[in-house]
Amino acid sequence: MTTIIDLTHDGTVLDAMESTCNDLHAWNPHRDVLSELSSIASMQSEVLDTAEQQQQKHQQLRVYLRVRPFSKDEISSNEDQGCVVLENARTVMLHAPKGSATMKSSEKGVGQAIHTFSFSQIFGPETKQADLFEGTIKSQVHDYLEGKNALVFSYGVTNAGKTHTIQGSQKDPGILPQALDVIFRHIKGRQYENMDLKPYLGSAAQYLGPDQVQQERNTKAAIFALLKEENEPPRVSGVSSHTSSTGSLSFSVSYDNTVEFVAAPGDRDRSQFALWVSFYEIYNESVYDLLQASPTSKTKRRTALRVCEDSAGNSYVRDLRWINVHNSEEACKILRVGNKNRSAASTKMNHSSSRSHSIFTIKLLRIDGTEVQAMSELSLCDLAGSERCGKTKTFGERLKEAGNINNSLLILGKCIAALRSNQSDRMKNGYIPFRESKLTRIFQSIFCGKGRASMIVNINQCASTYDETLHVMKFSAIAKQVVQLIPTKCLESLTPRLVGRDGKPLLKNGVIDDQALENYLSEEELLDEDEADMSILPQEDLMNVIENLRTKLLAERRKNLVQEIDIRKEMGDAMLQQLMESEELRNRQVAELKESYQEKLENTFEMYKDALKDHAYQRALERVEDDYVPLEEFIAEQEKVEALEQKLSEMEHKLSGSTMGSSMVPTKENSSQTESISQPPPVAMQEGLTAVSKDAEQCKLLLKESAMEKLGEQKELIVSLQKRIAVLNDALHEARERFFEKTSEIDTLHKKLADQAQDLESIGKGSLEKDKELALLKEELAKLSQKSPVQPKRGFMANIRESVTSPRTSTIARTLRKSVRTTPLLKRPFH
Ligand SMILES: Nc1ncnc2c1ncn2[C@@H]1O[C@H](COP(=O)(O)OP(=O)(O)OP(=O)(O)O)[C@@H](O)[C@H]1O
Repeated sequence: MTTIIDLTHDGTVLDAMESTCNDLHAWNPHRDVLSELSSIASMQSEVLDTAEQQQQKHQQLRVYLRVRPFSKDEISSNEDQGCVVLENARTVMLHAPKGSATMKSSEKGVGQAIHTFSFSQIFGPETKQADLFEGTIKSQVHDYLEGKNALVFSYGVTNAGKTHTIQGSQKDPGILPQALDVIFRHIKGRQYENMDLKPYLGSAAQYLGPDQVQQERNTKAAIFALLKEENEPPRVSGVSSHTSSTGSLSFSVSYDNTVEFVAAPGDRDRSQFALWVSFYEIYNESVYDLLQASPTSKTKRRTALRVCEDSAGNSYVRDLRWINVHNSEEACKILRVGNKNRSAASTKMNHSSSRSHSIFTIKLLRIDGTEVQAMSELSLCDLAGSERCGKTKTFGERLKEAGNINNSLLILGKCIAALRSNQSDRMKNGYIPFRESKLTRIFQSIFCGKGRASMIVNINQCASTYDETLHVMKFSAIAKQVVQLIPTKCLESLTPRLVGRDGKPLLKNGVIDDQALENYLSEEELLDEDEADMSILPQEDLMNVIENLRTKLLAERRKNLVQEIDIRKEMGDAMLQQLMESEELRNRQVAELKESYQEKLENTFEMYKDALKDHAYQRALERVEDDYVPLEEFIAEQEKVEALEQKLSEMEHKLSGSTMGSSMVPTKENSSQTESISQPPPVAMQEGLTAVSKDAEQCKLLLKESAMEKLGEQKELIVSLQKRIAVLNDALHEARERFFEKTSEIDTLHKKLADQAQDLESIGKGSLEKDKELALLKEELAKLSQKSPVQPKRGFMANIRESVTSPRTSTIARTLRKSVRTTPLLKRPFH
């Protein structure tokens, strides 16, 4: 089956989005995005034909595709299975290879085996770096030189060629060195050398004093010194050849196709340009300056930087290093230092550098005389590999890391989808989650029209990574639908505000507008100790500021007190409730425990009793079996014994008759007996008698033996039963001991419970005291409010001092203290 996703027509984008939704479903646990994406998928966009809409089409987020060539290893491992087929310069077909998840699902009738995507332009495997630059960001660089902001993302799975696209190699420099080359060619001979005008906050610039300029020079020298140990690459000379370097490589940019960007006539001819660069990475949702060497100690962590916003809503990375560069070689040195620090940090943290987003930013200041007329920003963002955590079987830290990567890419996707959705439905003004990830927060203003963004999607053609590649393509399909509404601002309209050497706005004619100052700095910065040094203000203004701050402070304190009372009350109630609940629970647990142990003990007794009974019964049965003789046998044996006994008595009788001798005259009664005895001769009789008595003896012996045997068995049985009873006694003893142990545990728990109840009581008392204290404070506050706001100046200063020395000193108080402390600095002249 084939799906054709022609993203150049709104109507046909729906399938692509739908399947992307399905993929995202499997991709990330944040399922809520699905509904969002599904709603986009179900959206029936109308074809826009008006002139305005026509214009918007030209400003769609440009999404380019770059297909990486196979490496030798990939060819030898049969990765080339014709998965990526370039139809034309804008359309590509993906064929699912055998064994891929996509193919398996299509065989089951879910999804398709072939997908077609279209892009702003597709660059095949044979594309040269120069052609890529020409076809992608050259126009953005042009706009950048005209004062517009530009952002370029390089997106794709690991090893798809993202870094190659941005940085490139020595022989094949990427779009960044090429852009630098174009920029420096443009400003050649018009560079502002003083280094005393520097980007500040989001979109402002600041004057630097001589000491600060020296500091800048030192920082730059220190950064370059990091590369001293490495061999400097040989320079390539030539008219249109510029040498620069990244990583351990050097770039040799020979960009013949470069169109010279001619400066506009008039004023602009007199303009000078200063170029400042920064290089940072976002790893695990933390921002790190790559120009700040990571600590060598294994235990020390890198300092994460904060993302802030100025009052104009421009995001910026606070305390990020900006380095003034004078040629592309210097800029590339900065890139090398950043790459070096990045790989050092990733080695130390045991993660691959491809797991972070790296951002190289170039700020261009157009300066007339000593005034900054315009400032524009070009950022090149090498995104982390977009593979999903399911595939890479990640655990623990890696899972968190993968989650963060996926999350920031997901948020990027969500923002893009939301932008697209808002644009399709003019009435809709849906929430765009820029603030949900550092990446989107930093570039929010670009997406909101303060510049142009483009995305270079990198893919490889490997069969083994087909499913990931398909996912990347679907993501890009959504990105391509975003229309950027870029106001056609001229350079002048983007004029940044000028600020003083301490970063505070400087107004012309020596007048300082403290209102502007307050408006300019966001509240966060105003309350920050380091940022809010107001010593540069005149004394009167300073007093006004102090008075304002004092009023704010009082209001703030009042608010805080009320909040504190509420919170304390809430907390007290909650704690009480919790303690009561826990007490109840513990009582229940103790009772249950007691019950269960008693039951167990009883069960054990019963078990032993049963076992004893069983055993006795078994033994009895065994005995019955052993002693059993069939009745007939028994009767027969008895008869035999009786016969033998009779025979024996007869024999004995005969024997006694014969021993009386022949002298005895037989009587008449004896005569018959004598006759019968006289039949066998007396010797034979003697022998028979002996045999019978022997038999009798044997019988007796046998009987005795069997009796002895049975006696022995009985004794053994008694011994074994005694042993068993001993074992059972031991078990019983053990069970009793356990029972006692558990009972003592229960007692301890009871005691603990009692202690906690006491604690609860004391907390209650403490809470009552605090309430009283608060009531007193409230009274004081009421008195204080009656006295405020206007006080004689001496008293007022005393008040300030008092509030500053108050134990409840807040950030504002600290700021005030600092301001008061630094007031003598006012005497210093401004520069
Ligand atoms: N267009 C290309 N032509 C030739 N080789 C390329 C091309 N694109 C990438 N490569 C090579 O492929 C390999 C991977 O490229 P690269 O490091 O740029 O990928 P990546 O997507 O940045 O990976 P990671 O996410 O790990 O940073 C490198 O050896 C690079 O030289």
